[in-house]
Amino acid sequence: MRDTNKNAVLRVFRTAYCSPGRYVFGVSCSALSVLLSGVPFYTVYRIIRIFLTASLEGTAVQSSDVWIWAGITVGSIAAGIVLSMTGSFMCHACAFHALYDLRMRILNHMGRLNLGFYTGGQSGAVQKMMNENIEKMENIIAHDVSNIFGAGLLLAALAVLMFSLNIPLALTIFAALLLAFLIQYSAFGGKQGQKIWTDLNRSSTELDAAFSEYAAGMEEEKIFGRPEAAARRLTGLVEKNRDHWKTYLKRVTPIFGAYKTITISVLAFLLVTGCILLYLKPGDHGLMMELLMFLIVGPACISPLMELVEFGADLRNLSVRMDQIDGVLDMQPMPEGTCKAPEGSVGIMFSDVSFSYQNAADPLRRMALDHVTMDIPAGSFAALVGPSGGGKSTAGQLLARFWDMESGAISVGGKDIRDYSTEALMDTVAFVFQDTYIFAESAFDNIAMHRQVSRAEVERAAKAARCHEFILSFPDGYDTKLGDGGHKLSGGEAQRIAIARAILKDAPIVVLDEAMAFTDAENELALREGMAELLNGKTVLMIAHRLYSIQEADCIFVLENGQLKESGTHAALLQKKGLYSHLWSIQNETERWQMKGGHSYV
Ligand SMILES: Nc1ncnc2c1ncn2[C@@H]1O[C@H](COP(=O)(O)OP(=O)(O)OP(=O)(O)O)[C@@H](O)[C@H]1O
Repeated sequence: MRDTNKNAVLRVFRTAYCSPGRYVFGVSCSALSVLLSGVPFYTVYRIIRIFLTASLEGTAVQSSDVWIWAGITVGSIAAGIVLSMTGSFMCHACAFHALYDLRMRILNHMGRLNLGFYTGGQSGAVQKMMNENIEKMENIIAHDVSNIFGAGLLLAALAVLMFSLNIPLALTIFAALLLAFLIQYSAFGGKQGQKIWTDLNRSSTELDAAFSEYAAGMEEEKIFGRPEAAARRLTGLVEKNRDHWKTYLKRVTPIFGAYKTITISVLAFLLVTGCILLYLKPGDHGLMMELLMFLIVGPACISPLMELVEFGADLRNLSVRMDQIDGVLDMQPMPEGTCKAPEGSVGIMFSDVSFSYQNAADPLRRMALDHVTMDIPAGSFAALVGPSGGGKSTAGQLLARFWDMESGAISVGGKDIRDYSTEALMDTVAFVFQDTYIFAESAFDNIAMHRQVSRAEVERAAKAARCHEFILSFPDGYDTKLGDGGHKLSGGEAQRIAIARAILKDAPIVVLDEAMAFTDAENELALREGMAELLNGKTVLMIAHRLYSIQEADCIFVLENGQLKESGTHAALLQKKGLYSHLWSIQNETERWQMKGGHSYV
């Protein structure tokens, strides 16, 4: 585990690599440019002082001195612009390299995580992390660090200048600024401040999530007549969020008011101290000049102070964001073996497999698979059936190592699946899920999935999966863009694209998880005929609810509550008069009832 107590900025640089030489150069340039931004305040004071001294002493103005200070003013502004541009360019270049490097690292890391990571509703969080959190790191690397160094440098230089000239005036200005900083900081400091800030953030996140869910589930909510209930829940959250904002504003408004008043009044405080000093030393021209300098240079201290305050606010959010990024980077990929993909037809063996989605220490956990043993010979057609929640999909997913089983073993081609490299296992198993993801790419690319295959091969798979005809009916045939922003597919069409992908992958094991759930009876028959030839010789594991679709299976495994209740052929299981026979009669009953009613929902 990473040390989350470490300074958030250090964590950014530990997570995202910046070339040290370039970055230090960039930060130095930017910091120097901030320092130079204070120079004109001083040079303008020197010019005014030349004119005032001449007028007070009745002497001629030393125009050469004026020109020197004017030259320094222009020179410092010009040098500041060049340094600022160079620094900004270098810091941004480092930031974008660092972010590129981090994004690639996260992508590679995610590619090595078990597939189960993606089934737990993580996609939204990962998307947020890849976009928002990493973008915020750009702020820190490209802007904040150099701004803070610059602000610190400028404040230090001004402090040296002011304290060397007049200690009471310098104390006045720095005491006022320190007071403003502490007041501002107190808005979020302390237990109460932290709690208010945390509550507000939590409530805003909760509200975002509720709004997304409300919008996504609007169809169901309207159809099932509960939009008011959903809106009421949302209203409750909006009100809660508003109350958190009120509490927050109640706390920060007077604090911000005091902070602003103090920063704006810095000149007034200076004047008060200056007047007292002048009262004590009337007619002291040197003191008058010093007071003038403080009045001109004083405002230069405000902007670096603002930088420090804003940086404090950024830091609070940064820590949370770094925790999210570290949370993903800390996830350990499953260890993998080195065995290559097996050649030819392969069998599958589940030996006493147990698995739960809950932690092993949880005494109330439910076993998704409980000591399941299944032998599926090479080239056979096996089916997994049973009541909902029985563990069918879990069994299919364990075969592709979405997760690792808790006990027992699964072997493919006689070797434990943990002994294969991930790539070899992925080459061995093709999956078709009930929910298919269609990429915003052409129909050809959606089937080929970045493999080097010919048009003829893609068409052959598409014909077998019964999608060739509907693809040809699209405006650009196989070049038609599908998915988001492209041609929308029906659920059945999307599933047939997924079947074409699996056929083209030509893996020795094919797992079909409710792969034809959206296919109508007529198309299912045609699809089966098309697939039969291509699936010939492969080991097929079909997960199905519609029992008539798996009657031909060489072996049917019936799972209930994670346990294997029975197995055998359709005929043998009917003879047993057990769970399968019961499920079969219920399905027949349902169909007869639908026929009597004159409707068919199959
Ligand atoms: N990602 C998950 N996280 C936590 N629990 C899960 C997850 N997926 C499934 N489960 C639980 O594991 C058990 C088995 O689920 P599984 O999806 O394997 O059953 P199934 O037989 O395929 O069900 P169905 O026929 O309804 O698809 C169920 O109790 C389910 O709630």
